[in-house]
Amino acid sequence: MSDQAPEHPLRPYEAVLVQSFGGPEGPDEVLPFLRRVTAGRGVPDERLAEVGAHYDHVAGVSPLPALNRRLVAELVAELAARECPLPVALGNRNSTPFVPEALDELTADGARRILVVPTSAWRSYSSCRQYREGLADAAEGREGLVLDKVRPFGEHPGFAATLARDTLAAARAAVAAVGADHVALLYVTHSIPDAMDETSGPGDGDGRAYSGDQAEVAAAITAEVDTVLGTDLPAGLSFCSRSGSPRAPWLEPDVNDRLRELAADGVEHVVVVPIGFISDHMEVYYDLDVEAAATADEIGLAMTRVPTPGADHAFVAGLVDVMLERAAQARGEQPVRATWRDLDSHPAVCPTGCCPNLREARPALCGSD
Ligand SMILES: CC1=C(CCC(=O)O)c2cc3nc(cc4[nH]c(cc5[nH]c(cc1n2)c(C)c5CCC(=O)O)c(CCC(=O)O)c4C)C(CCC(=O)O)=C3C
Ligand SMILES: [Fe+2]
Repeated sequence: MSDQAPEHPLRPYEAVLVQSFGGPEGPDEVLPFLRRVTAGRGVPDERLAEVGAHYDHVAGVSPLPALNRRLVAELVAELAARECPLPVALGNRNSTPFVPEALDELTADGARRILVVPTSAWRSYSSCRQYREGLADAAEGREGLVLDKVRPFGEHPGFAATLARDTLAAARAAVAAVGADHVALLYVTHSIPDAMDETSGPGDGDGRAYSGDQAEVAAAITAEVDTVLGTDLPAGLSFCSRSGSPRAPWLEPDVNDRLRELAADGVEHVVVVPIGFISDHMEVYYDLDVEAAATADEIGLAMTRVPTPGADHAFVAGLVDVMLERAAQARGEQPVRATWRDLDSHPAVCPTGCCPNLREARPALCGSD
């Protein structure tokens, strides 16, 4: 058992695992990383070469691992400030430290009940269940270990209000520069296969939880911006980082195509809001700051890219709030599930069969199945 004060507000948890995607930290790690990410997923070789070249722009060093270390440091500080000084470790899906390494570290210190915080806010196989499968793999053979995760947190004020605040600031500046008639908001998230979006969310729902949740939060942010600025800005969701076989349908429109259409419609300044991501990792840096920015430049469109929540204090404090909510649930209490602007919230324990793995059924933790 840990020697933490037993009454700390995150009890019964004894440690925290931040679970992320991972990224290469040097040129030699790029190919092994890409092979791990795409193992058995039918991503064509040309796409791998193309994505490998993106990492050349950053000398083979993804920004993500450093951003995650920063997030962990800020979480540790915020937990200390809330009088729950638990150990926090980072465990990745595709690069070291892998999830089993993180669990080794936390359990060596005596932790048995560990709260997992994924670095993804949304519901889908890629952004939720695949992480839960990673937990099942890593927990195998570890007697007495309990892993619970926080709920999807895209609707929580820590994420949504932080993004709304920064979107409002960018929109205000754009409207001041070119006038409200020439500004648009363009939300961007990671494209996923259409079939993965259709099956995201609880099996008994309508699916499309991935694109649907993000479209709802985007609409709430747009409503906030319009109310505060007295505008009626055109706004919509677009997608980046399409991968997979060119024959399989993925979510559209592509962000670059939307930029072209908006320019043709007379828009002069686009505020690009990376709603799909919590930090400025490669998909944000390359697909938006390099590629989309080049498209905007080419067609004479001004573009502001809103920051991701990253390690912003409001976001980190919000994460701690969802962790405290999960701990209260684990103690059998019924805490309020705070959301921004009365958006829906989604359960921390995933419903049976939600966001299925469409290739093979595999065990996953943190669900009722
Ligand atoms: C929904 C989603 C998120 C957001 C949720 C989350 O954060 O988890 C996300 C995040 C990320 N995706 C990342 C990188 C990559 N994703 C790939 C491929 C794929 N992503 C997919 C989906 C997602 N991906 C899918 C359906 C594929 C097809 C293959 C498969 O079904 O798995 C590939 C392979 C090459 C390519 O085809 O692009 C790479 C290199 C990085 C690291 C960036 C860095 O280094 O900073 C991050 C944070
Ligand atoms: Fe990805």
